[in-house]
Amino acid sequence: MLLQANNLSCVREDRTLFEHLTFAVTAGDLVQIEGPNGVGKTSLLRLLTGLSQPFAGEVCWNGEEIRRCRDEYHANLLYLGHQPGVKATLTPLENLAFYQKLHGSGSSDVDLWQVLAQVGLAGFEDYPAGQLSAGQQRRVALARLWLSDQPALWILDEPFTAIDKQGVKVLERLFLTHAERGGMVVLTTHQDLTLMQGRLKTLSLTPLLQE
Ligand SMILES: Nc1ncnc2c1ncn2[C@@H]1O[C@H](COP(=O)(O)OP(=O)(O)OP(=O)(O)O)[C@@H](O)[C@H]1O
Repeated sequence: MLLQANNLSCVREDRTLFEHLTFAVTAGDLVQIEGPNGVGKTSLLRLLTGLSQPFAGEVCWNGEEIRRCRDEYHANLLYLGHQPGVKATLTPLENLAFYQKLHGSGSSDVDLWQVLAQVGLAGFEDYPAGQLSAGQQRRVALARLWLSDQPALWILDEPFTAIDKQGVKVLERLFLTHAERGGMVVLTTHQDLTLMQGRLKTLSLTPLLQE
């Protein structure tokens, strides 16, 4: 598995956020995109997922531009955006069952109660998700990562937002295990990560001086 950003440039509202950005992410890599607020981290993740198009350059999956291998790329990609993306009227269990169906057969024998216990939601399985705290809602979204049964690319925008210290450690351990199994994680965070520290590659975005 190989994700490549080749000579990427991103322009928003006539402002160049970054240009000539080239890097590769391969099996076992844990990559943190870092930089100050507004520098373009989310914009970069959206380019990597194919949700938006670069001003110049290309994103390739296993050597092929992602537009040309869209289905195969998306089958290998799990993207969690800024918002938790949890249905407020459904319970955590129902949300997770929905994701499971969406994923297809691969994760159908995963015990959803066990997954919810792993993300610290034991006892909250049957509450409407909209009545849970911000951190608990984020945990419902993150529970999807436990459904991913194959090495895959996880692109995660601020996954630790509203998550307590213990929860961050649980996630760090999950990311390390995922990488050991040959998976790849590209994430943004403003948090200092402890468990992943020695394993983490960082890509720093710096504000460009505008003409
Ligand atoms: N929907 C949008 N339409 C137009 N411009 C946008 C939009 N979203 C973001 N931008 C511009 O792109 C810039 C980069 O935004 P982005 O969300 O990628 O930054 P970020 O590095 O992820 O920031 P943060 O650390 O605050 O999450 C912003 O400063 C803003 O000027």
